[in-house]
Amino acid sequence: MNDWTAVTVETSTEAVDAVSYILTDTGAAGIQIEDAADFAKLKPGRYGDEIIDPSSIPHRQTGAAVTGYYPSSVFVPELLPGIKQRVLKLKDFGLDPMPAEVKSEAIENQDWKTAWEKYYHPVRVTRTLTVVPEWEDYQPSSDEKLLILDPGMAFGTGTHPTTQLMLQALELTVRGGESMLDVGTGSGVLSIAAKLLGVGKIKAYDIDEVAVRSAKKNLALNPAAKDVEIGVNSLLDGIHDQDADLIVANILAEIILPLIPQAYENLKPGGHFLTSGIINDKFDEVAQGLRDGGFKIDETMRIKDWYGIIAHKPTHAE
Ligand SMILES: C[S@@+](CC[C@H](N)C(=O)[O-])C[C@H]1O[C@@H](n2cnc3c(N)ncnc32)[C@H](O)[C@@H]1O
Repeated sequence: MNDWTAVTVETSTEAVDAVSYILTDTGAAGIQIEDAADFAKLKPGRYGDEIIDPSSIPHRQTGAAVTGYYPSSVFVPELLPGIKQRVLKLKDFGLDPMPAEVKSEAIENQDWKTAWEKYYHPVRVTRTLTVVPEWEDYQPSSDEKLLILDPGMAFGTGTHPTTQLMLQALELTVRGGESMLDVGTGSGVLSIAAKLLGVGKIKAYDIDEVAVRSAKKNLALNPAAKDVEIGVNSLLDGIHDQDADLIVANILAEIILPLIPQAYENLKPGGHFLTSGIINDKFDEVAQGLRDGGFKIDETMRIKDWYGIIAHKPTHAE
């Protein structure tokens, strides 16, 4: 049996981020991007110690290919039609995803591991947080907090724009000691970051059992996050009166909308709701949904085509 399946989507430069998100959201543990536009930007000249003429490097001439790597625990053939459908649906968000061809290929674990270890290194994702792959022996500077992840098992490595928006929003919002709910925890990255920033009690949920298993492994790699409670749950269905100070959710806009009333119910007055996963065309709808749901928007943040929103439930005095 092969250990990993690679799913490659042929698409356009403008849809690269959104397609990466779809692959990550359906369980890809790692993403590789080949984009003609990256080569177009290169000019002949000195790169490090080498003089390079970009035209001499074999590369694609048009469009882009995004490849997601899925662990053997994910049954990829079942996912392919849904991936194709979601990629085509990007047209509704004003992105051109064509040719939108989706193909899959089994790969040997060895190739994957080697490629991944070459590509994935410690990354400083915010002012104070650095994501470090489990196998790296990394010495932090005095102001750096380390978030250890096994990306081979996890959904998202902390470097996707939507995760970065959430990490930045956490850094801006957390004062210390809060209680938090993490909806769609994936790799557990936001819960681990929140713990490193000083959040108190955390309950994390994901609809996907594989994600929950991955998050448990990652939580165990981070001593600060050992007491995070985690379980399978869709959104905050069946969860009432949590009196949380903070709710975080990096899920696509369509899924954030039904979460809004649940988040409002489970937050204390004055508590914050941090969301991301919002592609630019969906921003107005989510922002309006938050205001209609009783929230006040404190800040909106953007990286590339993605938005993050910091909102709060007003206090009685507001
Ligand atoms: C893009 S990942 C975000 C992971 C991580 N929180 C981050 O910020 O990098 C979205 C996660 O939401 C989960 N998810 C999707 N729909 C959900 C739902 N209805 N309820 C709970 N989790 C859901 C997916 O399984 C996936 O792990």
